[in-house]
Amino acid sequence: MKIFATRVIPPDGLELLQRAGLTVTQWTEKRGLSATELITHCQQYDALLLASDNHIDRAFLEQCRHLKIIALLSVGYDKVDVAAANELRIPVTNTPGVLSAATADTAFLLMLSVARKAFFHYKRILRGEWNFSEPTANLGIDLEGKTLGIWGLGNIGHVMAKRCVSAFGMKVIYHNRGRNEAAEKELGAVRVSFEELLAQSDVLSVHTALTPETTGMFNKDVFRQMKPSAIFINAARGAIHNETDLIAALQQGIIWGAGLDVTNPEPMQPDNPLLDMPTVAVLPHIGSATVETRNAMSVMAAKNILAAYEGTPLPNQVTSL
Ligand SMILES: NC(=O)C1=CN([C@@H]2O[C@H](COP(=O)(O)OP(=O)(O)OC[C@H]3O[C@@H](n4cnc5c(N)ncnc54)[C@H](O)[C@@H]3O)[C@@H](O)[C@H]2O)C=CC1
Ligand SMILES: O=C(O)C(=O)CO
Repeated sequence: MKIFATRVIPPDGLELLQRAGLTVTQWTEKRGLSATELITHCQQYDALLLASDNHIDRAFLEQCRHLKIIALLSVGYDKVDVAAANELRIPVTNTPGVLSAATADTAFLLMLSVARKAFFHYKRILRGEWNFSEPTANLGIDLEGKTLGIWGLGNIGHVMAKRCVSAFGMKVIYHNRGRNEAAEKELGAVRVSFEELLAQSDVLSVHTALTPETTGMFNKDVFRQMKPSAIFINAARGAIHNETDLIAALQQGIIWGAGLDVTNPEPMQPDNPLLDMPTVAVLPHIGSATVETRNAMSVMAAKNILAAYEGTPLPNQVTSL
């Protein structure tokens, strides 16, 4: 089996594939592949290991219907037309669970950075402005005992809630498609309506998948239902928030702060007004970017490819949104 990887793959997963005698060709150029280039490459391979943000749409799938597997190096699979892949019988797999802690840590990092205006203060040092301090200037806010609202209490949301309870004794409320009884029992999390989540959260952290239902959900009408003191965190997908509305909500004091690991669009341009706001922290989609986690993700993707090679059931096949 010949595998094409759209990026350089973390060593653990790569070794697993190579030890099994499979050939892996990695795209090593410091630029992404265009849609046409991806099709041209995939036509020469049996399996695709997708570690880039290329869209796997119907046009791609129809021209690459020979693929034995499309193994994603991500848990999110919003960039794949899963219905078309099912129809064309091309299996798609993802990497759930192994990246939950690292991604929740990123959301936690953003929350604390916004609360203490950390990115803003760092930029003050860079600008040579660390010369005079006032007891009332540029203050942050405490998180101790505040209410954390989680929208999408699945794997990552659960770890984020756990971190916030143990670090700050935060009260957890959540809105999810179904109940999360484990989190209710372990953390005293309380399931509320979406409207209650907006009205009661001091920090509102988004952890749903990007679906037609969640796309653009955080818009001006929704921000208006949040507390003026609230912090909005998005470490899920940028398209879940409307960035123009978010900028306006922050400029007008409708909400207090925002922490983003994902932006809309990506990459964020350096002149984006969010980057100059004291109560905003932005990271370039590094949720799962630790050595350990990326290796674990690569092993999971490799095991899915090996299963496709051996004709055994795929451990992490996705079939619907
Ligand atoms: N920033 C980053 O680098 C990363 C971002 N992600 C994003 O985080 C997302 C979540 O990942 P996991 O926690 O592993 O997934 P998960 O499937 O365990 O959790 C998602 C939760 O959202 C809920 N949900 C979905 N649609 C909903 C809706 N309309 N209303 C309320 N609840 C809804 C689901 O019921 C589920 O409990 C991924 O889909 C991905 O897009 C994941 C990893 C890294
Ligand atoms: O896994 C995902 O969905 C990511 O966004 C990157 O790890």
